[in-house]
Amino acid sequence: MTLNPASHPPAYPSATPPALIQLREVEKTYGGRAGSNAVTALHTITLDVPKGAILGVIGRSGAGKSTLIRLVNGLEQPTRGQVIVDGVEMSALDERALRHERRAIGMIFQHFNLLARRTAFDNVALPLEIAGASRAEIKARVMPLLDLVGLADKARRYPAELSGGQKQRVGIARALATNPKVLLSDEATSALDPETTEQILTLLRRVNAELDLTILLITHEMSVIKSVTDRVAVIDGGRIVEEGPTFDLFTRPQHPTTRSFVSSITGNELPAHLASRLSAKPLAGSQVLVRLTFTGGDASQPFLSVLTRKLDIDLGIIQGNVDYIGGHPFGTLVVSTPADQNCLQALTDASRDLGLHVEVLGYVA
Ligand SMILES: Nc1ncnc2c1ncn2[C@@H]1O[C@H](COP(=O)(O)OP(=O)(O)OP(=O)(O)O)[C@@H](O)[C@H]1O
Repeated sequence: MTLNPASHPPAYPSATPPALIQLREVEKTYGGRAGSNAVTALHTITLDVPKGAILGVIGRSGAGKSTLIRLVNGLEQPTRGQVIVDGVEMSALDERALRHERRAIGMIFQHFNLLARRTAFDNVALPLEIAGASRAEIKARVMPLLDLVGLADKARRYPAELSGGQKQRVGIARALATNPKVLLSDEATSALDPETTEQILTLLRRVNAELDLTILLITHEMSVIKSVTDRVAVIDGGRIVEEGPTFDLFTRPQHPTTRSFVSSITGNELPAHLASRLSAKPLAGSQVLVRLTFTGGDASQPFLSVLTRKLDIDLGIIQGNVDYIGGHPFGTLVVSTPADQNCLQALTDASRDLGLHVEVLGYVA
């Protein structure tokens, strides 16, 4: 039995090695026949998931996340465009070829989707049975997988006897059974408490590194994106509005939806009583609010005292936060200072000299 079937030739030749998952101008429209209204869930999505990366797609309810992930494993067909996994155009396969290709794609789910009447061992064995593995092959494969996910002592337990985190570990072992190249994660930690979520995300990082597994995960939680992903795509109304390295998106969000996701976790949003008083133009005697963002090595600098000493100005601290993304410090500080144009320019120049990102938020009387 081949657990890791050889791929078909690439759909088209390419000078640079292609990403492991490629979506090319993919559109998905549901319905529209027999009098039902058509719903376009995805509009012209183009996305690359590099080999070995963990890419997260984040979006609100109804943004199109599930549709996107279901297109990658061929559970849905695109209305237009191409979905290519490891050089194979999933959207062009018939049912039989699709079943074969799906062995190279593991998937984990929010509610684990384990079979209640099967033990942990037999749940992990299921994809191998379907692939036609012998009993000996199954035994040789399943126990090391249960060991990998930390459940070697729970092989004979039924799902009802396992905690949520343990069930998801079984789900991960099952997803890895056919030695896939790709792991798809559909809100896999949404039903778990924060501590268990962290443990499962750590396990995903480990399998990503040890098995060189490419992971595409969808989530509505920015904390998941922050903990585990290398890259992130933000989806809104069926469109990818921003995509890039996770650290960049956190530190320099461009699109309003990305900003809103980032502020939901970094506490970047101004308190409501202050935000409602913010004016775009200076008023007599007003203060200007400035957000200073520091990243990487800059975070350890005593930049606030450097600025006040250098400029001889008073800075009030309105809000501050330091966070870590992929082990790199990322901090924001909102300060107030008199709304004098020279003073503001001096603060901006000196902050930039210190490697800080400067954003004028507005003026308060
Ligand atoms: N089978 C279907 N038939 C018709 N419309 C659908 C179908 N599946 C999804 N949709 C619609 O497509 C849009 C995107 O749905 P999708 O489930 O992909 O979003 P989502 O981001 O995963 O949302 P959630 O986080 O709530 O699961 C929604 O407007 C939804 O109502």
